Amino acid sequence: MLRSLVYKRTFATALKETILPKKYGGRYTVTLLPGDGVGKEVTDSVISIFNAENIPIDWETVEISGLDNKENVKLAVESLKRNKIGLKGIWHTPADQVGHGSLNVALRKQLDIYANVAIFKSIPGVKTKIPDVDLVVIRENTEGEFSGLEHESVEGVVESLKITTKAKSERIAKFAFDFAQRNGRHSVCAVHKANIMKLGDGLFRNTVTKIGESQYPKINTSSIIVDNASMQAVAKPHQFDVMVTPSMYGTILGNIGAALIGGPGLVAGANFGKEFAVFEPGSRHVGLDIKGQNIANPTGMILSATLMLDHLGLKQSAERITNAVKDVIAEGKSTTKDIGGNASTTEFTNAVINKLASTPL
Ligand SMILES: NC(=O)C1=CN([C@@H]2O[C@H](COP(=O)(O)OP(=O)(O)OC[C@H]3O[C@@H](n4cnc5c(N)ncnc54)[C@H](O)[C@@H]3O)[C@@H](O)[C@H]2O)C=CC1
Ligand SMILES: O=C(O)CCC(=O)C(=O)O
Ligand SMILES: [Mg+2]
Repeated sequence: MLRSLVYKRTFATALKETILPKKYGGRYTVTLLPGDGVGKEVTDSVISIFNAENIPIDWETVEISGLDNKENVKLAVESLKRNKIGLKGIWHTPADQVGHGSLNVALRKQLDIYANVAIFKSIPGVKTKIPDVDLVVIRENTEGEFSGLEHESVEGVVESLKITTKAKSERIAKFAFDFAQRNGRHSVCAVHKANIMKLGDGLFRNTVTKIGESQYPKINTSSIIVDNASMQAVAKPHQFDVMVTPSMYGTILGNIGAALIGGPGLVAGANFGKEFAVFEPGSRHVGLDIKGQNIANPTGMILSATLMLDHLGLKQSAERITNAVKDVIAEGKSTTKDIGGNASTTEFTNAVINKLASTPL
C-alpha cells in the first residue's frame, strides 16, 4: 500500500548543486515550454492540478515549435535565464530537413543543463511483462552523438562527429554517483561501446569507473557494453539500479525503459545544470500522431512536475500529487488508452483533482 511513498523517495533529492530560484511575494515564476505534439495537453493537465492545489507558481509560457527557426530557442533561453526553472514538453525535430537542428538539443547546450535524469519505475495498476522495474538512466545531455556536428567531406561521404571530453565525462559521472548516494541507490553502471570506440567511449567508461572506485567506495561501480545492456535491460532489468550513459545510449535505454514500465506517457524526468533545472518527461516523446485528440497520458508530465516541486522544496505538495496520480492509476477506472483504459486526458486529470480534493491535507 505504501509503494507510492517508496516511489516518491526516488525523486526526493535530485541534485545538490543547482541554484534554487528566488521567490517573489511567496511565489515562484516557472518557464513553461509546452512543446509540440501532446505537449500542450499534458502541460494543461499539470496547470489544472496545480491550480486545484493552490501551488504557489506563476507560469511564464513560451510557445515555440521545433519547426520554428532555430533562433527562436533564444526566447526559451531568455525566459529560463530569468526564472532558473522550467517545465518542458518536447519539440519536434523533422528528420528530413538537412540543416534544421534540434531545438531540444540547442536549449540544453545553451543552458548547459548537462545531466538528464529519467526514472523508470513500475506503477502499480499498469500491466507490464516484468513487475517492479526500478531503474534510473542518467544521460549526458551536451555532447556525444548529439553534438549535431556533421559534414559531407566529399560527395557521398558523411562524417558525424561524436565528441567525448574528459571534463564532461567527469561531471556526469559525479552527478550520477551523487544522485545514487542521495537517493539510497546502491550501484552505478556505465554504459559504453569501448570495444569499438576505444578512445571516446573508453574515456567515458574509464572516467566513470575511476571516479566511482576512488570517490564513492560505498556504491558499486560497474560497466557494460551498450548492446548487452539493451538485451539485459529487456530480459532482466532488476539487475540495474542507476545507469550512466553518453547521449545516444541514454535515449535508446530510455526508450527500452519506457516500454518496460508501460509506455512513454509514464516516465518522469528532469535536466540539471549548475544554474538551471528543466523538468520534462523522461523518455522525451513528442506524440505528434495523437496531438489534439485528448487521449495522451499526462502522468509522465505530472510526475516530472512533482520532481520540480521537490526541487523547490514543496515536498508535501509533490507527495500529495504523486500519490493521487498513483491512486487513480491503481484504481483503474479513469486511465488513458495507452495503459488499457478509455478515459481522456481531461478525465484522468479530473480524477486526480477529485482524488486530491478527497484527501485531507
Ligand atoms: N521526432 C522528433 O521530433 C523527436 C524525437 N525524439 C526522440 O526520438 C525517439 C522517438 O520519437 P518519435 O518517433 O517522435 O516518437 P513519438 O513521439 O511518435 O512517440 C512514440 C509513440 O508513443 C506515443 N506517445 C508519446 N507520448 C505519449 C503520451 N504522453 N501518452 C500516450 N502515448 C504517447 C505516440 O503516440 C507514439 O505512438 C525518442 O527517443 C524521442 O526522445 C525527441 C525529440 C524530438
Ligand atoms: O531533439 C530531438 O529531436 C531528438 C532528441 C532525442 O531523441 C532525445 O533527446 O531523447
Ligand atoms: Mg530520444
